[in-house]
Amino acid sequence: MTSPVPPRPPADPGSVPALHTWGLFKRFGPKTAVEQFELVIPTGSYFGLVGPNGAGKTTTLSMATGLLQPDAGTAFVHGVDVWRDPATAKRQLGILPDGLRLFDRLTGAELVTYAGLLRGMDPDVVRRRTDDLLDVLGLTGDANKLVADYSAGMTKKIGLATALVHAPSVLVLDEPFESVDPVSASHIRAILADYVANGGTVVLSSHVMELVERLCSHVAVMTEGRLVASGTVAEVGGGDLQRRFAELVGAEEVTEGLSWLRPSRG
Ligand SMILES: Nc1ncnc2c1ncn2[C@@H]1O[C@H](COP(=O)(O)OP(=O)(O)OP(=O)(O)O)[C@@H](O)[C@H]1O
Repeated sequence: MTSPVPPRPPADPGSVPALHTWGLFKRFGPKTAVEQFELVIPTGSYFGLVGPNGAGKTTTLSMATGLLQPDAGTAFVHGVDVWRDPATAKRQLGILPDGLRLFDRLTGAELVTYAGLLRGMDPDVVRRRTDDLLDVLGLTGDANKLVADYSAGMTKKIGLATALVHAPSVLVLDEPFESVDPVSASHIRAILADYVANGGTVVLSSHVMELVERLCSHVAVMTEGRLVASGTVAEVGGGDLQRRFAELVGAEEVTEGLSWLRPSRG
């Protein structure tokens, strides 16, 4: 049932992308979630992956980061095949998955510490970084609270802390600003901007075009499991990413069908 995968792309003698997916394919029962998806994410870019609900963003990012086995295809992190050499690839990755399932019987501080120790880091370094991360993310006061008792936004932030503690070179963040309050969102934006300014690569998925247009250097648009545009934000959006997005994914006005919902209707 899998789609044929084209031969591997020739190695680019120039710069190796931070993340390169190749021929990714995934079905869930009769539903093809992602099909023949090639995505090249340049090192040092701030990359937005956008698409309507169900477009396949989470499935793509999960396969690209070793969280979900593709039916076909693979992904490379700085040239390392995620599915052939997962240990090496994952050392370079910091991941904030969608619908994050955390060990929520740990406190926030314990969870970040655990993530660092699991990566084989020195305990003193882990302790210092945990304190730093909880501080910048506004979680110091809740450091000793169980993650099970965190709000949705706090859970998102502690998940981000676990993704950052080992100082990865590529950050893959599924909806990092969802449920996060404006002050924390501005802190996260500052952390990510500084990270990219210093050579890191950020890949984030989002539904918010205005946010992607403002933050990202590059963007890819996907719909129905396929990539329909990819490039710099200026190339893809042409100055109005929201309008371009609607054109690419075929969005239409739908309120006519809900005329019964209008209170003014006699
Ligand atoms: N575990 C699963 N089992 C069955 N179908 C799935 C599963 N995960 C995803 N799908 C289906 O695959 C398609 C792509 O889903 P995916 O979560 O990747 O989309 P998305 O672009 O991240 O959507 P959203 O913006 O709503 O989060 C959808 O049709 C979804 O119903």
